[in-house]
Amino acid sequence: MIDEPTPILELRHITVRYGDFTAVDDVSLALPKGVALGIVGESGAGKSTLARVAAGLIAPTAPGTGSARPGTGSGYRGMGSDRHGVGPDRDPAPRAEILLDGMPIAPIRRTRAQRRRIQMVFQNPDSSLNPSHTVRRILAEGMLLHGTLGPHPSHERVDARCRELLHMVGLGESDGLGTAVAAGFGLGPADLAPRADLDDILDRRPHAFSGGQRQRIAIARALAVEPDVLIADEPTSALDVSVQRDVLDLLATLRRTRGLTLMLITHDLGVVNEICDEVAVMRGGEIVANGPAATFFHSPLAGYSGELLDAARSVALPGGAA
Ligand SMILES: Nc1ncnc2c1ncn2[C@@H]1O[C@H](COP(=O)(O)OP(=O)(O)OP(=O)(O)O)[C@@H](O)[C@H]1O
Repeated sequence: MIDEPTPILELRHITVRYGDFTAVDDVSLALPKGVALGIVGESGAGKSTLARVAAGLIAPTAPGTGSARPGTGSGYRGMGSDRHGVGPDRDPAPRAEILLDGMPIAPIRRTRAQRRRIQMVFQNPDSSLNPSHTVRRILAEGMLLHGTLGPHPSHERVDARCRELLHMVGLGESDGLGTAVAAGFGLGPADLAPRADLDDILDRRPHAFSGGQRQRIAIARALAVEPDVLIADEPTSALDVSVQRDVLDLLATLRRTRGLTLMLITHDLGVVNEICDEVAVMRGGEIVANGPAATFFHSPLAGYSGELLDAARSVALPGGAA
């Protein structure tokens, strides 16, 4: 038997309650290294809550003993929520666990090294960008805190890394993000934007940028600490349609070129079809199906996953999965 590699991030028996309301209900999920996992589902399904637990922003609640909701099984694997199939020998209150490289980590009081490895990009970039800080400070803060440039790096070294990050997210390119993404970051010195332009960007504050540019800065901020896992929660839904594609291409490129493991929360099945290898479908706080994207998009699906896919097809999947 071939051993499965240890997932880089694993959530076990995660339940989150807000008062009496259960937003996430005993969810287990494994994220293999280098994989892009799309988490889809209707509004209020618990996607963001689960993402925040994974990112260490909120703690899971100890699982309760509430009755299981009816499952919505399909031919697709439906193993995400462990309330399905409760048996007589099953522990009635399994302990919530979060594992990084197979090692349990504290839900929110993580070590600095653990925090560095899992970064999150939010729907609204403004939530992660301090409006009174320059882009230079926004990018430098994490790398100095986490020592990614070694102890006491010079200003020149920090600035050079900040400029590199701007390139990485396509800021400073004369013709915008598309060039950098298309080139897969194989930019030679001749392709680099003039240093003065980049320094000008670094000196500015977030309000001086468009929504799409701010989201690129937020992605650069996350990358500044060289994470292994990037959790992106609806990273394009607050952006103009015209720049959504650029930001998604950027995420896909980053994943490919930097070996990032990606957890992408989205309503958009077309995006999942294009970017993700794995899909988890959430409904009512549970994962009702999960498995390879190819199966999800190309096999007949029963139950909720099928309904979701049909609904997406009816509004035309941009990724052409129909
Ligand atoms: N801080 C909170 N206090 C109380 N209820 C909350 C809180 N955060 C989320 N909820 C509720 O938990 C449920 C799940 O919310 P969550 O944001 O995780 O869903 P979602 O699938 O990400 O939805 P959307 O796609 O609309 O963002 C919703 O009913 C929401 O109203």
